[in-house]
Amino acid sequence: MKFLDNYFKLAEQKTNVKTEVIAGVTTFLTMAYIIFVNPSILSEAGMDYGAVFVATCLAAAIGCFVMGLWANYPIAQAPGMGLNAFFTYGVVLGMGYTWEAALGAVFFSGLTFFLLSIFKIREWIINSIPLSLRLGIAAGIGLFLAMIALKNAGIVVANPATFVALGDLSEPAPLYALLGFFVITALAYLRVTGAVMIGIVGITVLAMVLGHNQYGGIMSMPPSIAPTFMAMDLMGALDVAMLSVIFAFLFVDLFDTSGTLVGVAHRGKLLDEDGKLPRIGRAMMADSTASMAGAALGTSTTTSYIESTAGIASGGRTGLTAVVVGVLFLISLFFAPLAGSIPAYATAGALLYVAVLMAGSLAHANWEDPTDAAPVLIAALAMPLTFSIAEGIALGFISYVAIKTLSGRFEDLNPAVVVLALLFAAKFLFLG
Ligand SMILES: Nc1ncnc2[nH]cnc12
Repeated sequence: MKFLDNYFKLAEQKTNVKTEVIAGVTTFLTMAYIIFVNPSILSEAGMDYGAVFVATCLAAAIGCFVMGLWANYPIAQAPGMGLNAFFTYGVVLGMGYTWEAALGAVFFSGLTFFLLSIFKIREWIINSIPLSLRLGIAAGIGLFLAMIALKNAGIVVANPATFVALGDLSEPAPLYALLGFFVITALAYLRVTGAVMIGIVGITVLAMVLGHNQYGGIMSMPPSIAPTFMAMDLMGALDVAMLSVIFAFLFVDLFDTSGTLVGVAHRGKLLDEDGKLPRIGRAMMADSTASMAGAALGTSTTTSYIESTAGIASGGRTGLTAVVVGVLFLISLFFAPLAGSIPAYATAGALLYVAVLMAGSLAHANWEDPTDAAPVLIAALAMPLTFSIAEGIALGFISYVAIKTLSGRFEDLNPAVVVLALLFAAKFLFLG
């Protein structure tokens, strides 16, 4: 105990081992859905479900350990929602790359992120991106997740006349998804720990009882990771056409991580007198190390989780909280049959709820000033409608620079944002 106290500086942070362990369990329960959701999304790209399950648990554990032991923050990590959807629907199913090449791109984007963190270029990039774009992008990722959830559950379906339409709500799948979403939201409001987990498992069990889903067991030895372990295609990812994919992964991760770290740190009062996160470089290195390791194991980009605020709210202040989450992810390796029995409509409610959390950033946009509000709307709306986070980011940058320029608001522009907007515009005009 004395060792833990010294290593994590528990007394200095006015916390103790018991509080940190409770915080770790709380955070884990709010984010454990990723153990089921990540394999279900990545297996649509052709990856082996069991191997991705193992890779997800291991990548999350590595990220949590590095964050806890090296950066000493109570911030947990796991393969990020949004990033996994971009991997499957954007890069593999949309652009037609193999999942092995996509893993290679995840590895290189992690490596670039790591280098940017060492050389402090990261701060420059983050500070150059206008707040309205950051808000629009965060909200758009949420809307993109919502669109995936609605489509997977059959609540929204394709329609040749109107593009989209309401699905058949007398079918079991949309009904289960909606019920799960209502229950999760109500439990979250009532501050029940593990609301998302309870919703997913509750719907799964209900569907089994009503004969719509089969019981596949709860515990077993971990499945084999062989189908995805070191399967990443690094040479394939070095293809010139793949550069934009690496760049897109890097960009999405950079926005996601910086937004999450600032949000979590703000709520956890981890910021110093200047409003800065003192060890942000180390926190970002935890993200990027785990992303590289995750790519080698077989999962899309690992990132800091916004759900860490749940553990922080229950008193977690140090890296010990993150280490506890990491240990719980390792224990989860033995729960593969439970994960495999969870149907897509049971996770759809959870996705919709994460979308609600992420769309919350819209509230902070400056809606009085149309030159700020319009790019927020374009970035956010383009993600679900083009089914791509990367296109949403690009359209957000282009509209921001075009609108500010035409309005004569040159003081809101900076070289980084203008160069990026021009690059995105050139890509659309010349490469389609
Ligand atoms: N991409 C992401 N960023 C932050 N928190 C998350 N929780 C789930 N996915 C996340």
